[in-house]
Amino acid sequence: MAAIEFDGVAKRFGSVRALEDLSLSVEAGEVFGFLGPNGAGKSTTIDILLDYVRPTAGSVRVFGADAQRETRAVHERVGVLPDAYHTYDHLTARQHLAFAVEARDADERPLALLDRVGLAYEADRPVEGFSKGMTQRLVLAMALVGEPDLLVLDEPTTGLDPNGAREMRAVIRAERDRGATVFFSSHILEQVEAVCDRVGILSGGELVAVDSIEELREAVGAGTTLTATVDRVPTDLDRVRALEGVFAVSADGTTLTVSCTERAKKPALDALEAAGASIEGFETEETPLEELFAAYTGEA
Ligand SMILES: Nc1ncnc2c1ncn2[C@@H]1O[C@H](COP(=O)(O)OP(=O)(O)OP(=O)(O)O)[C@@H](O)[C@H]1O
Repeated sequence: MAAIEFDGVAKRFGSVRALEDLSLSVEAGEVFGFLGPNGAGKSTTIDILLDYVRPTAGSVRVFGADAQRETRAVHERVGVLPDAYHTYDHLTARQHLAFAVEARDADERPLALLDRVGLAYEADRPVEGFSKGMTQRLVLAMALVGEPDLLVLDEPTTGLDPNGAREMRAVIRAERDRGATVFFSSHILEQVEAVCDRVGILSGGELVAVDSIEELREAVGAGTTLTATVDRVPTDLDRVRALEGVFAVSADGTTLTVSCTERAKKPALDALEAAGASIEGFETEETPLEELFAAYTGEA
């Protein structure tokens, strides 16, 4: 069953078209990254999914339940790290978790949850003086309470230091491993690539692509630079150049550089060997994610 199904969802705020005809299915057990530049409509999509905002058109189902008409049933299965959150200054991190555990009728230990987000050492401090990143960790821990079937995380790594971002990725993987679906928005491409099975790219309120990052690279012909060290450069490189997905081949000493699609990498290496070269080593360099993103969103 699909964990989330958006069907023809549109949202207007006055004259602003925040979302246009969004149809998208996120499978149960999938880690799905929702990418897009500022103002693309990511938070609006999440707000509609959680019924914080009503769509102008279309509907959303979460594990088959209608997000607008069966909001309570949806919320019972979802853990949320929202765009904006509120914490209680005078309560400690542990007390926040204890409340969340009670509200969800769960039985986790607050300290164990704080440990998962690297905040156990601050468990008994009032959250008043927490930094943005610490608060973000706390709210994530609260989202994990009760082992929700779906985690919805709005920009989860914004405001986190590199350790925090790494821990966030570990939490996302662990949640996936226990069978949860994770839907998260981000404009930090590396974060998305590191953990996502598929991504959706939103631009100006429209979904412009949905696929794995690997397939998205293929689709725009954004490829790979393959650098191979050979014992001798074959006299006939045309058979490599003629391969589908190979754009250019050049030689410098015993180093060969091949620009190609991801998929053409192996055939290119095979063709080099077939042409008589013995490959002593090779490296590949992917097209930077920024370029890939720009290809889909038209952003420089
Ligand atoms: N309450 C609102 N009233 C008016 N316009 C809004 C409202 N909420 C969002 N918008 C507009 O809808 C569009 C999409 O905004 P949204 O916050 O969904 O984008 P986003 O992709 O989450 O952006 P960011 O990465 O900057 O958070 C923007 O043009 C925004 O100005």
